[in-house]
Amino acid sequence: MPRLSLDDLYRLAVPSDPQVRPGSAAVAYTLTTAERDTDDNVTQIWLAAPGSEPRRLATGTLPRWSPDGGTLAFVRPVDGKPQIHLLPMDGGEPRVLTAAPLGAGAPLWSPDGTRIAYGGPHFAPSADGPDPNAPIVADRLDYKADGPGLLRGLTSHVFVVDVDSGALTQVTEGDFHAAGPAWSPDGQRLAFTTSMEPDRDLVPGGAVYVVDATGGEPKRLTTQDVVCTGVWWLGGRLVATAFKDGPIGHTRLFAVGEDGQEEIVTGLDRNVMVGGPGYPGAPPALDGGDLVFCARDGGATHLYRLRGGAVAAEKIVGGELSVSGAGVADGRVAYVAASPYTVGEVYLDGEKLTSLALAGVELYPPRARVFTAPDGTRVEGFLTGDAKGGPLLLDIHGGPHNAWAPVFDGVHLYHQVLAARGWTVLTLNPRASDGYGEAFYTAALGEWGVADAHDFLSAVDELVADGTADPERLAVTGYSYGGYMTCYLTGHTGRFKAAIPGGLVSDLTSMAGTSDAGYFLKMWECSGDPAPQSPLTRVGEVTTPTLILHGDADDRCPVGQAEQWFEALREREVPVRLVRYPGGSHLFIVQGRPSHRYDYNERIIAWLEQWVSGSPN
Ligand SMILES: CSCC[C@H](NC=O)C(=O)N[C@@H](CC(C)C)C(=O)N[C@@H](Cc1ccccc1)C(=O)O
Repeated sequence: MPRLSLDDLYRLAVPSDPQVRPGSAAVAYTLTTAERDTDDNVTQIWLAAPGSEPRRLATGTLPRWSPDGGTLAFVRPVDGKPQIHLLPMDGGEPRVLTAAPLGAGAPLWSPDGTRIAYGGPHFAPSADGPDPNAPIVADRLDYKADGPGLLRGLTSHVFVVDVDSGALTQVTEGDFHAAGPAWSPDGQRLAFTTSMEPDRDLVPGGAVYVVDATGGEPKRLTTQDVVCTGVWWLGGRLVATAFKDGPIGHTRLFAVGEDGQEEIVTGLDRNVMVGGPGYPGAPPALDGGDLVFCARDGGATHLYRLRGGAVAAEKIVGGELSVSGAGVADGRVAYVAASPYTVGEVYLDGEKLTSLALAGVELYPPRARVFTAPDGTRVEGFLTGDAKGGPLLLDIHGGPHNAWAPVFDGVHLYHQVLAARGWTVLTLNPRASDGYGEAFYTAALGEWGVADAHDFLSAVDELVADGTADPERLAVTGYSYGGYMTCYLTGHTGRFKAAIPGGLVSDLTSMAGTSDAGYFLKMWECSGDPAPQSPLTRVGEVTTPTLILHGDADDRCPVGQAEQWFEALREREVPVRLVRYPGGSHLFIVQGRPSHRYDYNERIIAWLEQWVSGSPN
């Protein structure tokens, strides 16, 4: 059976956001595909059920069932702005419910099904506003965000719309971002998370607030010693995700009451995952009296159940699956999970409802391998490919608190193409990776590179020593923190014949002042002396031919980080090339133009063929 080719990027269908239809065994979910002719990513909503073929319902995202299952709300652009639509399941076309000037976010039905709440962008009266020529004023560091770019005073607030009349109520207002609303069981109040502190850009302080669904003064419920990131009303209980004692370390679950919060004991030393691009997971949910939530274990995201009154959660979806979405209703649990053979399938109570694996393509499944760092630390990794003694590509994940899972992710297609050409790809989870406990997760704080470099080099040494890898044909790549580490490593060793840093960081000092997360990184993640942690400090030692790939509109790792590295290598006549992707945010390799994602993969392969395999590209 043929191996994967980069053109398979246009055959991939990535499922997400499974939603169980109340009163039935059907599941609504989204499928995202890359369209070659429009060079765009298209998301459609499908419906699957046991014993029937999945069928497409509509083009759109964020499907949400009404409490009686009779109507499906979803989001689709109208004149370029995302608006909430309502699709009656007994027939007929969807109708547009909102006309939000800047668009509407995920729909949230009230318990009685008469209203829908959503979070949406909103310009406060005092904001710079949408005039592109107005001066842009900043008094705090949260003036831009990767993706949206310069915010110009844009905030996010909670709105409620009446399903029948369309009457709109703005529930929150002010110079703060109200995110992720949750209805109270009686439909009278909404909970949300925000920080209203004047210096919230300097002191991360997300808190849970509640407010009447008709508006008014929000009331804070959580105390300063937790930093809340999300809240859900599950039965009669408010459940929040939060960091304890500061914005670092694992995300935990808390029960929130009128007088504060109490951590929910799960018996796990694992990071709760609510889901996001590149960080698979799902919001916590209630199944009867049980809490169902995602946590990362060994690089993969698994699904857990904490039974009412229990102090230890049990894993209900694990093994070779990595969960990237889940939904619960009427005692049924739907989830989307990737495996070594598919970017994702939709399941209901363990039964696979879809068949989305690439037909006619044989994938190389990642093989787990445990390495031992010089200080004795156990470091898990995965090998893709079945060659022995051939070229080796070390691929470094981002974060640094991300992690590789042993699954086919549909982003790093070059792994499969290289494996078919006799390469071995090593995807390693060094210290600071997620899924191995909080001590491991925080083991590189303030010591980026210094703490974790030898995890990588010792693993490569082991593969050379056992004959898996040819020491004369070693290469390294990585994106974001992985791009940072790629640069760092080539400043400390000449063993790699090629380096391909993507979305990189070269200088922690300039990064602190120019990244949308610069202050956070400087104060909490790479808080030590920037010099030994910055790749630029040792750029004079670099001899490795380097291909730099960077989104031109990246506000997380600004393109200036790539320009500094490019100039420093070019000045020293190290073979170097800089490729910038117009309009590319930090996430362009996941969510960007299909042609850019294809090009990213293609250039990596070509650079490796040119500088490692010796064959001209
Ligand atoms: C409040 S931002 C905290 C930093 C955040 N780290 C999480 O561990 C982050 O953005 N890290 C960057 C690198 C850092 C700026 C040096 C990063 O590596 N981010 C992502 C990038 C990404 C995400 C999803 C899909 C593709 C790439 C990563 O984990 O790879």
